[in-house]
Amino acid sequence: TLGLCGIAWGHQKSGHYERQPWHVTINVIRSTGKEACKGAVVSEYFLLTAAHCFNVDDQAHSIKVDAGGMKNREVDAVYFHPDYDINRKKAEGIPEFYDYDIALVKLKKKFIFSKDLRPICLPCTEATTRALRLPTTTTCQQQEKELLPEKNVKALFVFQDKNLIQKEVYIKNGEMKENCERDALKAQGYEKVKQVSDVVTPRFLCTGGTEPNVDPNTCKGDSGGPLIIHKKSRFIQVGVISWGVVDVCKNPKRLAPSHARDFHINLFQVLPWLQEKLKDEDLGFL
Ligand SMILES: CO[C@H]1CCN(Cc2c(C)cc(C)c3[nH]ccc23)[C@H](CO)C1
Repeated sequence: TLGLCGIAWGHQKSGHYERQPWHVTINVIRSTGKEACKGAVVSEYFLLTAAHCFNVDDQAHSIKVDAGGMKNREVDAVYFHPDYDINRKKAEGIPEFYDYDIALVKLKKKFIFSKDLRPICLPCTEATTRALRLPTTTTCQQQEKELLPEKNVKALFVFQDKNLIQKEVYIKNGEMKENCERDALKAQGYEKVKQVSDVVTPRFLCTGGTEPNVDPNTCKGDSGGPLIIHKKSRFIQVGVISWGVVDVCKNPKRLAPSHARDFHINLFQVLPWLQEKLKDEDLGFL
């Protein structure tokens, strides 16, 4: 199975690729301009990102990937989660519905791994069992309990300006989960939402807010990036950045309000699709 996932050798100056060797930028070139998203390398041919980064009519040839210091890598295909449909609840007055907002991008030429380009670990694989030094008999459920216990769980996402900056957040997976999710109703565009579960489905992990600490928030441009757990010096991806209540990059000067929350697709909630699409990538799914 895949060698050593989720290892970042970069101890020197932070901000370089060595610190986050799986971090990729995805550029979709459209007549109306360019849209950029983030993603993470998960195998030799695939990277994981958000489905909302693409329109159904985006052809593979209009998508370019910057990874490991090499720009404009070509894309063979984009695989959306089958249950993703951003327009599904328009009739109910919900303009954008982000359930199952996840996609796999297959590269034309496989990645050649190096210190600047390495895959991140995915849940419920043998590599993650080894990375966490768990017994070989560890099940997927046991990995979920280890990585996402029902409490506030420390995690990180990566913000890219000229450097790659690790931002520490807490996944509200215990008593604070409900309050975290309720703030979704404060998002512009969700004024008509009747109940939280109409927009926050079981597929989401929730971060942000000011308790237990003031969490940094995501921007639209962070879409598709990985939500990472750093454990035993290894990096495991548990989520994909999907949407947020406030785009903090729109008014960078202002302090984010306490209701600024961010929502990430929980990879444990989409495992059958991940395993199916990545079955030839020798990742050793449990
Ligand atoms: C219906 O719209 C609501 C949900 C989408 N939000 C935009 C958005 C997206 C699309 C993706 C990521 C990663 C974001 N991080 C912060 C905001 C934000 C807007 C607010 O801007 C409100």
